[in-house]
Amino acid sequence: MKGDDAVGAEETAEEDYGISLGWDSAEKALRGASVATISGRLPALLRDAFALAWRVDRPAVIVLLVCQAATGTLQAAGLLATTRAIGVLIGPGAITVRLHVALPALLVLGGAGTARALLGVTVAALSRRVAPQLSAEAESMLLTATYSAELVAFDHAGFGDRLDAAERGAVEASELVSGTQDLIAAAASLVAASLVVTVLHPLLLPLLALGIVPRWISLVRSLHIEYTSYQATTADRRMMGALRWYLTDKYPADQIRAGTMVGHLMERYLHHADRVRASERAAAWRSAKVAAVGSAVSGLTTLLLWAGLVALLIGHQISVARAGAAVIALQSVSTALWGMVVAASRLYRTGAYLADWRSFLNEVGGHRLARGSSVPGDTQMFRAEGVSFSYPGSDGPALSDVDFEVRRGEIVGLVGMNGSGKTTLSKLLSGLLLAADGRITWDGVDVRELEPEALWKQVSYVPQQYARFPLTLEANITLGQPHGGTDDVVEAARAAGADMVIAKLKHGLQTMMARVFWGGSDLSGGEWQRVALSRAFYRRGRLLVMDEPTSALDAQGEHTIITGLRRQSRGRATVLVTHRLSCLRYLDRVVVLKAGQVIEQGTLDELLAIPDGELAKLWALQQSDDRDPAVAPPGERAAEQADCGETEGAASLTGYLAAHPAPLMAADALILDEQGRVLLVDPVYKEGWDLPGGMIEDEAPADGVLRELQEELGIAADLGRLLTVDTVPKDVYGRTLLALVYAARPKEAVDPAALPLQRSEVRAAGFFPPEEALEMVPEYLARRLKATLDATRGSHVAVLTHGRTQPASGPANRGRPCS
Ligand SMILES: Nc1ncnc2c1ncn2[C@@H]1O[C@H](COP(=O)(O)OP(=O)(O)OP(=O)(O)O)[C@@H](O)[C@H]1O
Repeated sequence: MKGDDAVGAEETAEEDYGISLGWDSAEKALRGASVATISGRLPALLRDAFALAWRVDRPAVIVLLVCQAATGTLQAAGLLATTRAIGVLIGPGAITVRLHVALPALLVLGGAGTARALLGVTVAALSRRVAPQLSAEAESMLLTATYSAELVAFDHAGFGDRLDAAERGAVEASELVSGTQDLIAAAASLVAASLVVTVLHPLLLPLLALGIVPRWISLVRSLHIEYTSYQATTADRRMMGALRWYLTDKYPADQIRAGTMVGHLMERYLHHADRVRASERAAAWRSAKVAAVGSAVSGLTTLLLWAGLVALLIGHQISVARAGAAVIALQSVSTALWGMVVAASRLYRTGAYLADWRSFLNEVGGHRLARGSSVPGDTQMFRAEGVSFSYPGSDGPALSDVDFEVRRGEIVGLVGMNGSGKTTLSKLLSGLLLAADGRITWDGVDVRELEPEALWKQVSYVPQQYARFPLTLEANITLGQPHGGTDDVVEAARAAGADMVIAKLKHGLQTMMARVFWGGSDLSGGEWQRVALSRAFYRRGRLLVMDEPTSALDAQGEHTIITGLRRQSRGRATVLVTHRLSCLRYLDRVVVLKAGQVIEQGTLDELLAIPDGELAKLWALQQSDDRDPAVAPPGERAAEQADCGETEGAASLTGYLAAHPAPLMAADALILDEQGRVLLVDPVYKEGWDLPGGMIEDEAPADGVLRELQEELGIAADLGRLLTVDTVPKDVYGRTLLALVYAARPKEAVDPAALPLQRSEVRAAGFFPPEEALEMVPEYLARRLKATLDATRGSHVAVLTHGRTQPASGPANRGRPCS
């Protein structure tokens, strides 16, 4: 076939992209189709068809087989009766006598015909019953096999292509019934008619077969041409399918329009469509030529058959009556034989697609989850021990000899450049991937020995690409596994900042989350990310893995997540993969990956103190537009701290904040004493707020702060003069001023340089007389601040501006700014 238009198209399509777009094995099998291969494969195919049908509808299969056997027998009886009746009717004697003699045969003929018709109706009804069941069963076996496979199966090259081919095989499975029925029916007719013909004269059958063979060959050739053409344009059709998706799906629709890409994509689509059409036209022409040759040869061999029959008559080898009966029997044989050829070819084609289905099941079978059956307990420690992992077909390892651990109650950050292995390590730790070398253990037990469902029940996983299930919003959060009541769902959504999503949807939690369905809704990227986070918070797995969980969130959303992290992590081991290094302040430990290896780990301060350390470099890079002492590399930072004259008091505050970041995260205001010690942290978000020593149930945050200041820090200063600020509206986050109030002492007693400028968010700081400070802070804070200042009669107030906001009014840079 080389040199055909079709094959030419195939080569060009592959060349277009410089990659193999893949052929499925059905197409390969069809390409090699010949009379011999078709015949050779038939028994196995019939066996497959029978096994599948037996699985789905045993009674129907039994009745079908009985019907087929009865149909064949009736056909043989009918044919024998026909020859007998014809022999008698065209023989010598009076017509009444002949009719009388032929009557029994005629009655058998009529009875057999009627019974066959009735059986035909039964067979058709049963076939219609079994056929869809076959496809449904094949489809269900495919789904079961796919979700029972290890995750890594999806990373094998061409997995998607083979899945497509297998799905087509599953659809084609319904054809098995009609194909097999046709084949069995034709075979039964053939046997019956052949018996009759052989009885009439043994020479007639080989003569007839001679006439059929050329037609069979031409049919198989035509199929072969059709398949080859189909196969040759596989790459084109696959690319057309992909382009069709891009041109019609919602997700790329905006990019295609904004990028004015429609013209280019349509041009590509038409280019491939033209090639498919050209290939089909060429195949149709060649097929017609083959069919014409086949028919011509068959015509000649039919002539031969008639010549043979005449020769038998002339040679008195056969009587005229028998010759007449033979003509009818030969017609039956011919029809049956041709029916068999067509049915066998069709069945072969179906079988080829089905082979894709079977080979996919086998392939997935090779990756079937085959792990242990131990059920993990209340796991405390999740560990990677010398773990290496390579994705199938990739050139190098994604992880090499990695040691890592995270225990319950701990929040560990995973950082590193793109492709350094963070996601891979989180998937290994969650038991989604299995290590090639080394092992992942949960409380010392290798995850391979743990029962996968039980293991994943302990995992709350927020991947980078979160699924948008076409289910209700509630099911999208509960993942279809509700526990507790709706309040738990709402609580999880609130913790993830998704409560506003529920509120804005017309049907709230019951809203169908898919625009494609009538009445469904869709969300923005960030809103979907909030939903994905709600899932993890609702699930309350022992291991909480969040892979870039705030990448799509606004500042408010990110604040909610990060401030709520400690609370969400309570009782869990938490791994946070992030490129937002500012988040690392709120974690217990940081692990830095580079090219699949752990190169640094420790607390943030420890890692930032490593001269030329990877994290220090990333930190400096990320903060290069934010040159305050807090974000400068370690050396620079030290110099700036010295420049700012860090005092004992500030150092103690710095230490406190580093050790206990949670209160500060939730704070909009701090009150310090003259040594820079924390007197009050004002909580902003009560529900997402935590204390380093833990909150006591039902304890008001402000009370918790007072208790903790006394218990943890031993501060027993005049707590009665502390400033307290109620929960503020969440939207103030972006413009909030962080006020540090030196409320109790005159200005001379404190040094502005002692301010604890540990936070990158702090942009400017200074000491101001109370009246100026009051102008600078938001109104909600000013009221409280005034009351405190009145009570304390402090002479100056230290004000730090937060985030990207400079003080809106007032002498922002008076005093000694440290940024
Ligand atoms: N499905 C895959 N098949 C082949 N290689 C992969 C696959 N997924 C990841 N890799 C490779 O494995 C390495 C680690 O990838 P991984 O996704 O773990 O990195 P990452 O640190 O999470 O990156 P990012 O910051 O971009 O999310 C990379 O070299 C990547 O190209």
